[in-house]
Amino acid sequence: MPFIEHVSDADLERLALERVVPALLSHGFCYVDGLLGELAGDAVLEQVKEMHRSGALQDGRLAGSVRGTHRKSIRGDKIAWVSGSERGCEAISFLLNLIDKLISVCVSRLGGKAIRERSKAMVACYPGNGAGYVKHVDNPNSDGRCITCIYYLNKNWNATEHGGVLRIFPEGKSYVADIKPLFDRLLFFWSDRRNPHEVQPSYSTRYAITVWYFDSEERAEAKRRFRDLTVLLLQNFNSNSYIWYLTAW
Ligand SMILES: Cn1c(O)c(C(=O)NCC(=O)O)c(=O)c2ccccc21
Ligand SMILES: [Mn+2]
Repeated sequence: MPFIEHVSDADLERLALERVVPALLSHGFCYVDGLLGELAGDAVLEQVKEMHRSGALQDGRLAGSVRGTHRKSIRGDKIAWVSGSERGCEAISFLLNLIDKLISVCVSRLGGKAIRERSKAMVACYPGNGAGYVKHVDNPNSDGRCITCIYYLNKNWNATEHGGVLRIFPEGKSYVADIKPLFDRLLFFWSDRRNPHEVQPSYSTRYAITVWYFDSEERAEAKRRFRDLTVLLLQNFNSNSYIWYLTAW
């Protein structure tokens, strides 16, 4: 099904320069509504619903299961990682290409960051049983992730009734930002400690697609650190200190 190019490249350029870049630089987050339009947005939603129906979304973490409590642990978010080239992900691929274009326009104006690569897309579903996601920072320790980008897919979302609001606690600011996970809404925010955030308990099925854009230098450094740590552990594993290691626990 040929998608109607809802946004032209010129539209994207204007959107990036007039909306996204200034907001990221001043507030550290920004969202855009009506990115794809009804038709293409629906196509993405249908493909995500099909993934949910077919069981492609696997249970993420156990939500609310604190060790030792008898509180019934409720199933939390379900996720799947897609590159976009999978069968049945054509609309998701179209979305990812559009976001890539938008980010590439922004990058040249976001200071010296070399953002040339991104993660696969994480398709997430909160089942609507009250599960949410505790307050966290996506990239607290320089793993390379620079910009978090979330595309929401939820029609007729009523936050009063359904909850599921993303609350961002911008570092050092006296206010919080409550963002409803509305259909065809695209959100950007810095992935590091500037933007702790939580997903409040959701009482209706809540779909979102997240991609993380890497700062190539930070990513390369993180890979180097991880490789050094692996070498160190293997060295320890092979020498007789291995026995010490076992007895030390
Ligand atoms: C399912 N889910 C998440 O929803 C968020 C997150 O911050 N979501 C914000 C949102 O959906 O508005 C995450 O950051 C996250 C990180 C690792 C694994 C799963 C994760
Ligand atoms: Mn997060």
